[in-house]
Amino acid sequence: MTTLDKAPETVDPDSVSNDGKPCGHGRMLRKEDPRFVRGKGHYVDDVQLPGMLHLAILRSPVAHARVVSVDTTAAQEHPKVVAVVTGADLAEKGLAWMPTLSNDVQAVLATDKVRFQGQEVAFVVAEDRYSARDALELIDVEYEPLEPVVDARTALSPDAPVIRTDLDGKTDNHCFEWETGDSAATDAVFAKADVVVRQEVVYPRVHPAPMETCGAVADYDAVNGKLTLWSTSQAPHAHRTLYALVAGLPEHKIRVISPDIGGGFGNKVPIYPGYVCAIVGSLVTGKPVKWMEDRSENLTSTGFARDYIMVGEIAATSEGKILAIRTDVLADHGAFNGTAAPIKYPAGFFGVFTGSYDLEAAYCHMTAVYTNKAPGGVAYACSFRITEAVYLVERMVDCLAYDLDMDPAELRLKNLLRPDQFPYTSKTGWKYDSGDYATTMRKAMDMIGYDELRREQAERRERGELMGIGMSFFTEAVGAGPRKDMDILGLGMADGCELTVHPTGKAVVRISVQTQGQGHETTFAQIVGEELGIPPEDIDVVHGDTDNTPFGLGTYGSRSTPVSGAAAALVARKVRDKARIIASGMLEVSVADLEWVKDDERGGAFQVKGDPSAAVTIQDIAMRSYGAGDLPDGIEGGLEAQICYNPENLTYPYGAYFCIVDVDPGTCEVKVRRFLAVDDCGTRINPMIIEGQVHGGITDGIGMALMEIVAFDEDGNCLGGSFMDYLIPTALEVPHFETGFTVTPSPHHPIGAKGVGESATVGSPPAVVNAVVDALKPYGVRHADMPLTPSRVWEAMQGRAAPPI
Ligand code: PCD
Ligand SMILES: [Cu+]
Repeated sequence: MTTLDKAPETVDPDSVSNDGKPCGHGRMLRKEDPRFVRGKGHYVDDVQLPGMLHLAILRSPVAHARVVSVDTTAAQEHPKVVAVVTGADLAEKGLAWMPTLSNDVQAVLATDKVRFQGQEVAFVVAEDRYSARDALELIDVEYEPLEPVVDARTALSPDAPVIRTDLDGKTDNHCFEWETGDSAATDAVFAKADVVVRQEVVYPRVHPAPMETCGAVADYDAVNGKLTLWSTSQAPHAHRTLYALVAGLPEHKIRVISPDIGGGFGNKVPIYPGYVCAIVGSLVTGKPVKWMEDRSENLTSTGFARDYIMVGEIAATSEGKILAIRTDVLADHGAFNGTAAPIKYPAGFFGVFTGSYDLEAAYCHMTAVYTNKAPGGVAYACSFRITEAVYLVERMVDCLAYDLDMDPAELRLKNLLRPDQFPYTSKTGWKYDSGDYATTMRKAMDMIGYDELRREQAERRERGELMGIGMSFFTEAVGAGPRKDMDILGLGMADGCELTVHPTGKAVVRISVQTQGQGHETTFAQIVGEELGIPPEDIDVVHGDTDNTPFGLGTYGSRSTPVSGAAAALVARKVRDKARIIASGMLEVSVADLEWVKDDERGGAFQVKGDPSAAVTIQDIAMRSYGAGDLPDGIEGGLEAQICYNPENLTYPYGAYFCIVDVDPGTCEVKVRRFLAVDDCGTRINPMIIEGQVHGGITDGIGMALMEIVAFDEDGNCLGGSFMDYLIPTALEVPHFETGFTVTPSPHHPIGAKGVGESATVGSPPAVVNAVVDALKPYGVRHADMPLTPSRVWEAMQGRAAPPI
C-alpha cells in the first residue's frame, strides 16, 4: 500500500501512519537543539573530574616494522609524567590484545610488530595534556623496518610478507573468503544472455570523519571496585559487556556513559585501543584519566570504510531485461579486521548487491585480505556494506544502459520489482518487506523534470557543454536484526525499552540506542507520545548510560527506529493495556466496553463506548495508578512497563535519487547543479528530522563521489591524515537539496517505520558518479572511479585509466 498524498485534509500530509492517521507530531523542532545551539552540549571532552590526568598515545611512524625495543626511561623522568605504559607492560597483564567486533584480535599496544602507520605503541599519563604529548617524544623506540603490503591486489602474492604473524600458523595475508547466491545457476543465465556487461568498480577507502574525534575518560574507584567510563561510543551496552569479558571486571561494576556525541557515522562503533588504554591508565594511577584523539589520529588510526575492489558483471536481454548479476570482490580490511558486523555476515549485508531488481540468478564471491593500513571496514553511514553493494549495482545498470544505448531511467523502470512481488526474497536470500518502487521512481522523475532535462542536455551537447543527468534507485536492509540470524560477538541484536509514567502524567522512556545527532530525544518522545496521547514535551528520553538504560546493541546500520523505535511503541502499548484495566475500575465498566480515543483537547483517553462524557485521560489514570483507593484485582500500583524487542525482519527503505552536474571541459571541475532525493522510509515520525538526515547523507555522498579518499604511498604512509589532504565537502560544494517522499509502511514494524539515517549516503554516490559519467558520454566514457576529482575527470576524458591519487 502506498499512502502517497492520500492523507485527509486535517492531517499533516507530511506524516501519516499505516491507517492514514497522523503519526507522532510531525514536524516538531528538536528537543535537544536548545542545548546544542547554546553551547550547552556535554561531550566527553567536557568531562572534568577532580585530579584527572591526561593520556597521550605514541603511534608508529611506519607501516610495518619489528619492534626491537621501547625505552621509556627519559619519559618516566619528565616531572609531570605519572605513568608510561608499553605493549610489554600490557602483555604482563594479558591485555596487549583485544577482540574486535568481527572476531579478530587487535593489538592494544604493539608488542611484536607494528602493522600500520599510526598504530598504538605506548602511552603516557601526565598531569596535563601538553606534558603527556611532550613526553611522547622522550620515548625511544627502535624499529626494524619490514616491507609493507599496501596494495590489496598483491597482498596474496606468495612473496608478500606476512602481516599477521601473531595468528597461529598464518602463512599469508588472507583474511576471509565468502560467497552468496548460486554460482552454477548464475553461470547458466549468463551463458544464455544476449548481452554481458563487465566492469571493475572501485569504492575507495574513505573515512567517516565525525566532527568530534574519539576519546574517553576512565575513572576507576578502587574502594568500590567500580569503573566509570565516559566514551564516544555508539553502542555503550555492547562495549560494557566486552570490557567485562576482556578485562575480567564484573559487568555490574562497569558503567559506560556516552554523553553527547558529536557525530558517529559508524566511526564510533568499534572499541579502540585508546579506550582500553584510558581504563588501564586509571587502574594503574588510581586517578581519572582522559584520552582525546586529535584530528590526525582519528583520520589515520580509527575505523575507515569501504576499500572494495569489485568486478561486476550483469547479464541481460538485448531489450534490457536484467537477468543476473555476478561479482567478485577484493576487500581490504587493513591490519586487523576491525569491521563491526553481525558474526554470520563477514561481508556485512553486501548480499543486497542484487539491488531493487527482479533477477533470475545472482552470485558473489569475496576475498578479504590484510594490508599494512589502519584496521576497519566500518559501516560508515551504511548498514554493513550496503553502500558498496548499491554503488556496484547502480553503476553496473548504468554501464548496461550505456552498452545498450538505452535511457537509464527507462532501463530501471523496466526491471524494478513490482508491488505484487512483496514480500520478495532476493536471489541471495534477503526478504524485502515491502515496496512500490515504480511509484517512487516516477515521482522522482516528475519532480526533477526528467524529460525536459534530457532535452536541455541534448541542446547543451550541441554547444559542446558537458551536462550530466545521473540517477540511482536503491534498497537498503536496515534494523539489525532478528536474533535468530544476527549477533555481534554472541550478543543478540534485540533492544530493551522501559517506560515510566509519573503520577502527574509526565513520562520517562529509557532506550538502549545512542543518539549522535539524529535527534532521538525528540523522535522517541514522539513515538511514545503518539501511542499514549502525552505531549512529547512531557516525555523525557534517557539514553547513553548503562546504569540507567536497558540493555541493547546500540545505534548503527540505521537500526534505532526499526528496532528501538518498535520497542518504544510496544512498551507504550503495554502501558496503555495496563491503563485500560485501571480505567475500567475508575469508570466501573468492563475492559471490553472501553475504547481508546485521541484528540487535541484531551490527548489520550479511555472512554466508555458510545458515551463520550464517561472518559478518563492517561493523566487521570496515571494519578490513580499511584494514588489512594483500590486498583482492579491483580493490578500493581504505578504505570510503567518494560520490554525487549526482537525484530522479525529487517526493514527495507528505498529511494530514487537524481543528480544534475555540469562539468567544465576546460578545468574538468564538476559542479553539482541539482540533487533530488525521493525516499520511502515507511511511516515518517518527524519529517523535519528525516529531511535533515537526507541532507547530511547527500553531502556525504557528494564528498565521496567527488573528493574523499584515504590514499597511501608505496611505503604505507597515509596521505589523508588531515583535513588539508582528506577533503570533505562544505556548503560550497553542495546544491540546494530537493527532497520528496512516498510512504510504504513496513508490515512487521509496529508503526510501519523503516530506518532512514543512512539512505542518502547509500543512494547518493552512484547518482553523482552516474551523472558525471553521463556528462562525459560524448567522450565515450562508460566508467570512471571515485573520487571524481578534476584530474580523474581529465584522465577519463583522455580515455585513460584513472591514475592513483
Ligand atoms: N521513518 C523514520 C525513520 C527515522 N526517523 C528519524 O530519523 C533519525 C534516524 O533514524 P534511523 O534511520 O533509525 O537511524 P538511527 O539508528 O537513529 O541512526 C543511525 C544512523 O544515523 C545517521 N545520521 C546521523 N546523523 C547525525 N546528525 N550524526 C550522525 O553521526 C549520524 N550517523 C548516521 C549513521 S552512520 Mo552508521 O553508524 O555508519 O552504521 S547508522 C547511522 C532518527 O531521529 C529517527 O527517529 C524518522 O523520523 N522516521
Ligand atoms: Cu559499507
